[in-house]
Amino acid sequence: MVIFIFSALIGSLNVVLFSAYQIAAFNFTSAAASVAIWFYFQFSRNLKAASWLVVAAILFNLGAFMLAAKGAAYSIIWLTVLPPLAFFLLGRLAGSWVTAIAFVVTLSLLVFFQSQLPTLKFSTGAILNIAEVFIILWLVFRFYEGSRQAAFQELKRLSVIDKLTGIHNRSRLDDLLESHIHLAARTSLPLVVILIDIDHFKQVNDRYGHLRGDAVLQQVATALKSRVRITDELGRWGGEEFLLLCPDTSLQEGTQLAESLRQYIAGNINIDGEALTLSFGLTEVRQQISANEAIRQADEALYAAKDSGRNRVMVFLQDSKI
Ligand SMILES: Nc1nc2c(ncn2[C@@H]2O[C@H](COP(=O)(O)OP(=O)(O)OP(=O)(O)O)[C@@H](O)[C@H]2O)c(=O)[nH]1
Repeated sequence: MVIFIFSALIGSLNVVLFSAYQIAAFNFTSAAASVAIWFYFQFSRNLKAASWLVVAAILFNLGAFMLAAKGAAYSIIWLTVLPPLAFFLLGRLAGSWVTAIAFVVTLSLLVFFQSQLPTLKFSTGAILNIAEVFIILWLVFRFYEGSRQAAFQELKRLSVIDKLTGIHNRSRLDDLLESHIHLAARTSLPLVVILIDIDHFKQVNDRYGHLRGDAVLQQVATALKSRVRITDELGRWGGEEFLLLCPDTSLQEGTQLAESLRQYIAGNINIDGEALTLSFGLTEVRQQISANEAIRQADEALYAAKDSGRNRVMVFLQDSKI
């Protein structure tokens, strides 16, 4: 849409101010093409193809303009709009190639027409300067697009990861829980949802300080993560609570896993000789229920585990109370 408005405006200016009908025709063609590409994108949602079409339309417009301007010195300046657009729309690799090819073709034409067109104002020195500017533009935008993409990837990673422990964060767990419940209901493969809570964690913080508490959280997350399947999803649900999703797992298998995790932590992590223990609340999902309901069930089981002395695994039973 921006290209449509811009091209239509430039076309109108070319008609009104300069009576440059040929150049205006290229501008209006470009405006029409950008509307067609916009409709194509709305219909197909194919961003990659639409991006290539936009770059092709820009290249056509630039090429046509430079030819129509018959070698006027100012026309070459328009080529400098290409690198930011090509890198932004096509990414670092394809943007690099398109920019490099467009510059090489333009420079070759300039050298070729130098002797052919009497109106051409470029000397060999001017062409060399233009080549240098092109190379700098190419390098700068390549670097800029690289760092922009790296920063975007890092932001994307941070938006789904718990910064302290490096496992999934709450927001990612919300999405995973929804999709795994849906999958379990659709495939009839049971999903086991496990809430895990560190026992008496407040005492760790109170006795040894928050930094030590943080280190314990990291230790527990690493230990749990290393002992579950790659297809299981572990995340920090909040504070000292973790959520473990085990797809394609029966209640019996889930209970065995939770029991082995409980024993491992109690036997391997201690704070100044005192064993750290965890409480587990499990529920099995076999049909479509809400994520809130799955958590409510696991939480009820966890509460029962805490209530009956901690350091144990409790299961939510659908029909009878635990
Ligand atoms: N160090 C640290 N502590 C946290 C973090 N998040 C929550 N906590 C602490 O976790 C503790 C949770 O305390 P409680 O909810 O009373 O639970 P608890 O002491 O483990 O008791 P039970 O769960 O009943 O066994 C609080 O002291 C919080 O400050 C964190 O990111 N880092």
